[in-house]
Amino acid sequence: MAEELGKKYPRGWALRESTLTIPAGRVVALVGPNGAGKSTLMGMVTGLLRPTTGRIRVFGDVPNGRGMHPAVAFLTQAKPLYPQFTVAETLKYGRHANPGWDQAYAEGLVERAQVPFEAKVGTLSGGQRTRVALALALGKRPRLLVLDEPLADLDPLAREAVLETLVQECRGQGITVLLSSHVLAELEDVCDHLVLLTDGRIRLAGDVDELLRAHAGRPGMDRLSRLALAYMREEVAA
Ligand SMILES: Nc1ncnc2c1ncn2[C@@H]1O[C@H](COP(=O)(O)OP(=O)(O)OP(=O)(O)O)[C@@H](O)[C@H]1O
Repeated sequence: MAEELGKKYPRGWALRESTLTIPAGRVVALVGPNGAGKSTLMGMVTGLLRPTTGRIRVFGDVPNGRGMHPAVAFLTQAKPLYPQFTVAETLKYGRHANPGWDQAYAEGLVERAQVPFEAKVGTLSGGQRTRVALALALGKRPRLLVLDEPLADLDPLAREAVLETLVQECRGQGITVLLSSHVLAELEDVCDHLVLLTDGRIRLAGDVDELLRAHAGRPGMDRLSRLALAYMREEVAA
């Protein structure tokens, strides 16, 4: 839950007066043009960035901008895994770093992705690395999983596989997901709530079904991807 949330960098405001609620147990798409403030918002949700203005609460706590909330897992495109660690060592690190770690579950995810435990992370393909990063994030048994363009470097087959695992696991366990991506069509299949940012402000937020209903009959707005694109192009009057 964020109220009047804002973040100012030396160059200016990255996010302004943003009030929103991420509904629990849902898969929420966070979209917007480059520089709209998506990563900044995610940084404050995960507790890694301190807000300049406003308040944010995550599971009743106020993140202090100094470290990740224990119930939150964060996965970015960069996937900062140690390249010289093997997959098994990476999971061992996960066990070490997270009190609620579920080793059997994390190993199961890696096995299902057919990634060899003895392989060094630096030798894995982008898709395999993402599966290991996802196992590391889910092994923590988070209540909220924040994903900042985690699929950006994957081929369409790998994207599909990762998204499928993600949605299956998160829906099955009631994990709330906040997922940013520029591939709007892909989000259509997996997300049931949308938050759209433009120029550091929340331009549109709501359940996908309700948003589509509210825009029914308007040309080119019969799908989430086209609706979002119209808002991103500022074709829709404020
Ligand atoms: N550490 C930083 N220092 C200064 N300015 C920053 C910093 N991080 C982001 N910004 C600026 O804040 C604004 C929002 O950036 P942010 O990365 O949140 O956008 P984004 O929506 O995630 O963009 P993209 O889709 O390109 O990843 C941009 O103008 C960016 O240049």
